[in-house]
Amino acid sequence: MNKAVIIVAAGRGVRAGGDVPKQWRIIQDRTVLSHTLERFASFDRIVVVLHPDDMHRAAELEGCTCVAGGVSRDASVRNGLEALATDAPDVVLIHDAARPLVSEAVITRVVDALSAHDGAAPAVAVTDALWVGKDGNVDGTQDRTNLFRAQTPQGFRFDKILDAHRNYSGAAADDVQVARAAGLDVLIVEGDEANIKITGPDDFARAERHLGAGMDIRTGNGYDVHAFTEGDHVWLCGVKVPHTKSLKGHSDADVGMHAVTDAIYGALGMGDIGQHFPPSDPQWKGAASHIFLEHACKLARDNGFTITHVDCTLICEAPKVGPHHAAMKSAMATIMGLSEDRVSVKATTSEKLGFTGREEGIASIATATLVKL
Ligand SMILES: Nc1ccn([C@@H]2O[C@H](COP(=O)(O)OP(=O)(O)OP(=O)(O)O)[C@@H](O)[C@H]2O)c(=O)n1
Ligand SMILES: C[C@](O)(CO)[C@H](O)COP(=O)(O)O
Repeated sequence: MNKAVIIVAAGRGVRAGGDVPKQWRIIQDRTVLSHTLERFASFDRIVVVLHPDDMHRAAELEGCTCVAGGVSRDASVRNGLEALATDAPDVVLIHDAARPLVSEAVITRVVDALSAHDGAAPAVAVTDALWVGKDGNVDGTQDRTNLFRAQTPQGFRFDKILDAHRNYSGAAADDVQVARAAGLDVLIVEGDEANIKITGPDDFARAERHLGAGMDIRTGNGYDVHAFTEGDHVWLCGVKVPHTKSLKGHSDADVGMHAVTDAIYGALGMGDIGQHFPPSDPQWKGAASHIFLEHACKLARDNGFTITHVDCTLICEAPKVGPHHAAMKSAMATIMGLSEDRVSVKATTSEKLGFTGREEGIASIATATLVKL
């Protein structure tokens, strides 16, 4: 059986957002489209339908015939079919570029079914209850018997689907709708829950997980020192601790919070406090250190990481940290948006050795653990 595949990639991916349409976004070091094409590597003829603005990228798609798409998905499919018409294959599969996780098993089921049917398409049965909503409330329920969620690739005898598209007018959700309008029989074959269509922003992370990115677990460390100066208190891990001296620094000199902040930047591989908040910049003079820590936490979140744990050790002979330990844990947890059991603050002396032993300053080391699922 002579088979071809049409990959429709001419949409703009408005719902997915981002700087470039979703099929051009990079996941696992390659574009979504490249992952999708890889799934059809065994096909001799591959037509990729691109948006007219993207035709210059055709050179990236080695071995594919590229044609310009239309204003709707069905118009794009039609252009793809016409590109194959002069040397018609026996069957054609039509697949969304936005479904990079389609398995070989699903593709095979569709192809195999075409020896006995005009068309075949994968789907998964609806297993959740279905509601009818009105103004944000449940207004009714919908029987889910015989309801399926349609996927692609949708496969057809080529001459029949070409005719069907040529004679179809109006919008179509998919090619099965076009085929059925022409009276073709379409077999439902078993789909795959993993065969998601990247539609919204969260779908990229889902696709990456399926593509085997696995869990990204990072550990970062931070170290900081501040010298004592005259004063009557020190800031340690977000708590004002009365003392016979203060800590010298451009900001409030919260040495513990600085070490934790640097540990988070370290885990992200994104520099350190000095880089993000240069001491040469007067706006950070006397700044409360929670600004730095909040910035590091936001950077972690923006890059898809969850901070799962931080551990901070303060190294000093005095002041005594013990009485303030609970308040420090609580302050740090609040600033980072973590539960207290994910924050550790502890202290040690250096047995009167070195600069901390001579009470010339306070040192702090910290570790942060970040996870991206
Ligand atoms: N005029 C169009 C519209 C869509 N598609 C393709 O059809 C597939 C499924 O469509 P959808 O997920 O709706 O993609 P977009 O139209 O890009 O998304 P959005 O509606 O969010 O803009 C995608 O691979 C998309 O590139 C296409 O080739 N031509
Ligand atoms: C063709 C399709 O993928 C079947 O599920 C889907 O209908 C296309 O996506 P859209 O979001 O409806 O445009």
